[in-house]
Order: sequence, then C-alpha cells, then structure tokens
Amino acid sequence: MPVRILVTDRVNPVGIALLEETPGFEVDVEPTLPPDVLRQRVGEYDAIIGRSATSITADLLQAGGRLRCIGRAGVGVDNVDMEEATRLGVAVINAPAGNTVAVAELFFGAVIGLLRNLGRADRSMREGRWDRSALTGTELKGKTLGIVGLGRIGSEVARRAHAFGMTLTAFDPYASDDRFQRNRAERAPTLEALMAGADVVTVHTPLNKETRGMIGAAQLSALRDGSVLVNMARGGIIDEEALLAELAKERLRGAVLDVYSTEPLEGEHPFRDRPDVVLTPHLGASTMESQRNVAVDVCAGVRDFLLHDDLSRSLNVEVGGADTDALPAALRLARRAASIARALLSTRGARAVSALTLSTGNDFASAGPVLLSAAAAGVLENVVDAGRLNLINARQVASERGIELRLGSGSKAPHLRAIEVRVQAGDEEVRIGGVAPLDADPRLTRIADFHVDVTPRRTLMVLHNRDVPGVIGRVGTLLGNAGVNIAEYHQARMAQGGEALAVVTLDGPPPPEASAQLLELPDISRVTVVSFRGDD
Ligand SMILES: NC(=O)C1=CN([C@@H]2O[C@H](COP(=O)(O)OP(=O)(O)OC[C@H]3O[C@@H](n4cnc5c(N)ncnc54)[C@H](O)[C@@H]3O)[C@@H](O)[C@H]2O)C=CC1
Ligand SMILES: O=C(O)C(=O)COP(=O)(O)O
Repeated sequence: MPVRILVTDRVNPVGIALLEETPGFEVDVEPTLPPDVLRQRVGEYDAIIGRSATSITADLLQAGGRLRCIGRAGVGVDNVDMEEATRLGVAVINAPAGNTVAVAELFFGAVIGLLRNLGRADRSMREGRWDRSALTGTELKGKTLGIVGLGRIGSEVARRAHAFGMTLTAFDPYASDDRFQRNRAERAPTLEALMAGADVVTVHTPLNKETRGMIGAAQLSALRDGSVLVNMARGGIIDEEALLAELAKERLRGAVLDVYSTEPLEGEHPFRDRPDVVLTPHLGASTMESQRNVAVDVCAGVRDFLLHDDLSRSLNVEVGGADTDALPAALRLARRAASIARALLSTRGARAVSALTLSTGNDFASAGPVLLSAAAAGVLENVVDAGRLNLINARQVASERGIELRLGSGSKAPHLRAIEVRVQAGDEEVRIGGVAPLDADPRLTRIADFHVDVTPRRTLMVLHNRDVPGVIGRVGTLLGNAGVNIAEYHQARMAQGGEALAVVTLDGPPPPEASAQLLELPDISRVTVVSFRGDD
C-alpha cells in the first residue's frame, strides 16, 4: 500500500518534490481544505502537512485512522492538539528555524513603517498630496527595545536592533544568562518591568497555556507614553480588547500586528479603523526564501519519519540532547529487555505490571526519557493493540494502565553504554541488563541474577533448568525436530549442580506445542518465549 500524504496549505513545491520523488509515496496537494472536507478525507492519509491555516484538532486526529504524522511548515504548533496527537502516537514535526530571518526583517520594516508614517505617506501621495510636515517620524537610534521571548526570532531581532543603535532589555524566564549576554540584552525581572522600561516592546513567544492573555490591561497600562507594541508571534498572547482600550487613550505611539486571535481578521474589526496600528495579514514567514526553507525542512523530516521511523524531529518525543544516530540499537535493547522481563514475570504468573525502572550508563544519560519510552513500549507489547504503540505514546499508555515509570540513577552502571530495566508486577521483580555498543549489535548481559551474553533477535527463549549434564543436547534435539534453528545458546548457572538458565535465540518462533514438550523434559522447570516486533 502506498504511503499517502496530504498537503493542505500553500507549501513551497521544492519541499513537496522531496516527497513526490520518494518511491512508494503518493502526495495530494489541496490548499486549503475546509475543516469538514478535511475531516471526511483524513482517514485516507498517513501524514498531513500544513501551515497556520489548517487546525489539527483532536476530532480530526481521532478521525485519522491511519494518520502517523503531522508536518507543520513553520514554527508555531498552537494549531495542533499536541496532547491528542501524543496520546494517539502521531508524530508532530515542525520547521523551527527556516523563517526566523523573515520575521526579524518584517519586524524592522513594519516598526519603521509605523514610526516614519509610511502607510499614511503612501496614501497621501496617491491622493495627490505632498504632506511633509504632518508626517515627521521618530528614529530607532538611542531607543530601548524590549523583547518578550529571547528565542530564535527574538535573538535575530536583537542582533539587528544593535545595528540600529538600540539598547536592549528582554523578558524570558527560560533563557540562560549566556543567551542574554550573547544578545547584549539586560534581563528584565518581570514582564511589567520590561513594558515600563522600553520604547518598543515586541513579543516572540509561542502561544501556550502560559502565554495566552499574558499581556492584558495591567501590563498594557505599564507601557511608556509614546511607546510601540508589536505582536508578530500569535494572536491571543495580547488581549485584543484590552489593547484597543489602551490605544483609545491615545497615549501610545501605536501598535504593529501581524497575528490575530481569529484569522483571517474580521472585515469590520475595529483594528482596521485605527490609523495608529500597522496591520499585516500574518505575513511574518511569507518570503520566498523562508517558504522554501521551511517546506524543505518539514518535508524532509516527515519523509524520514515515514520511511525510517526517524523520530529525532518529532516535537512530542523527548530525545533530549541524545545523539540520535547512536540511539536505534539502545532503543531496541531497552524495548526488548522490558519485553523479556514482562514475559518472565508472566511465566511466573505475575501478569499485571505495576512499575518499570530504567537505568543507563553515562553515555545514555540524556537519552533516559526516550529509552524509558522504548522500555514502556516493550512492557506493553502483546498487552495492548501494538498497531499504534510507539515511542510517542508508550509512556502515556503505560501510565494510563497504572504502570509507574521511573528513571533510575546510572551511577552504578557497569558500562558507559549499559541499559538496565527492572519490571515489577506486585511483589515480583525481574531485572534485565544489556549493553548497546556503538559498533556492534546490542547484547543482553544479565537476566535476573544470571550473567548472559546474547543478542536479542527475533525470537528468544529463556529456560530455567537444573544444572545437570545433557540438558543442552535434549533441548537442541527437540527444537531441531520441530524445525527451529538455534542462532545462539547461552547457558548460565549460579553454582555447579544448582539452578541454571539458558537463553536461546531462534531464527523463528517455535511451534506452539514446543513449550509444553520442553517442560516435559526432565530438569526444565520454566519456559518463556518472547517474539519481538521487527525483522531482526
Ligand atoms: N508571524 C509569523 O508568521 C510567525 C510567527 N512565529 C511565532 O513566533 C514564535 C516564536 O518563534 P521562535 O523564536 O522561532 O521560537 P523559540 O522557541 O526559538 O523562542 C521562543 C522563546 O519564548 C520564550 N518563552 C516561552 N514562554 C515564555 C514566557 N511565558 N515568557 C517569556 N518568554 C517565554 C522561550 O524561552 C523561548 O526563548 C512561534 O512560536 C510562533 O508562534 C514564528 C514564525 C513566523
Ligand atoms: O511559522 C509560524 O509559526 C508562522 O506563524 C508562520 O505561519 P504560516 O506558515 O505563514 O501560516
């Protein structure tokens, strides 16, 4: 079946071509489908790529039975129901950097447009007038710029503001001192302090629960007389009613708005009647260069996810600062180790997993969260419908099933690239350890108290037996007669003649009756068979 992708908004064709030229991909380009039509058609697609004009609601995501990925050709994902996407295991990929410069340049164009009366000047010229004295403006040089949100766009604005000879303050509780220093911006202790201390205030934060309505009547009243307020981030961060009320006092120089709480802005909206407001129709990212950048970036991210399950670009997976190229083997090991632990508990009759703890060596310290997701998926395999279970939703699904997830400390790990999972079901606990080297297949090194050394491939069988002569031969003969090829056989024991454990990797699943026949052999007390997802 081909992989089907719907491009619902105006996305640059250079990016779309990356998808169209990928064998096995079918791309439909239909900008911009109305919500009800999109809802009817979403079930046909594996991925949707859009911009701010398309809302990806919970309802739409639920209707997308085969939907695996949402691509956003731009930065803001406030139009995507991220919680629902995560719950459903749908990856959300954006293009975080391609339109930064476009917004920063528009900022200066629009602010200078307001301060030098460009709109009014142009209009008066077309009306046949020559109004020079009425259109005297003010300069940026020597003024203070206050930036709310010193991220990518805020920083690009900062860099250009220095060229204009401005002094900078910024409010961003999440930005490091180092970022403030690099941008030569003073840290404002509060939003109100920033508003009171600047001649131009500009907002560059995402729209989220914290920033919605962040600039209301109280903050607006802190603005200096004659100052300018700019919103090129998202409608809804500034309370529009409160801004209109503040502008009506004629105390501010004016405002520059590119974004609105409802887009398109109503034809009759009172902003449209205010001469002290420069309005643009969400043009921040609308340059040829930026549209090409974001389209190529998001389409490549979506393609790599659909082809290789590459989640490194997905906003709803916590990859942390981990080196994603080195991760696949570690993710496989974590998932398989957890799967084995759950199966061993199940053989003991302890089926309801209550807790999962993952610890790693130092090399995987930053990858802890995503490895924990992989282990959660392993614990849930064969328990929930695995079709939609992935690194995006595994932790959420596990938590919803009452499984407590913990990241343990890695300080005692035996190896820099070690991974250990501990799975508990009531009073029973199983510990599985392994190593995921950079240049070799991952190995299991410990099952419960036994030291082992096997690669967990395809199908793995764990036998508990007594350490007596002949067991290996009898197991080999039985499996051979059943037509099952043994890839690796590792026998471990605690003490001669005592309890022993065999880990056997098989090239394919044994016939269902094999476990019962193995249990009939003398000295074998428990048989656990685990078949892993994937081809290797
Ligand atoms: N008008 C347009 O066409 C465009 C608008 N945007 C908007 O601009 C926003 C920012 O984009 P980037 O700079 O690329 O994002 P970014 O993620 O690089 O920067 C956002 C900054 O806001 C800060 N922040 C978060 N919450 C805050 C709070 N409560 N108070 C103060 N600071 C806070 C963060 O620490 C971060 O430094 C996007 O989320 C998007 O909504 C982005 C591109 C185009
Ligand atoms: O990238 C963003 O966050 C933007 O706001 C750009 O929106 P757009 O893709 O131009 O609809």
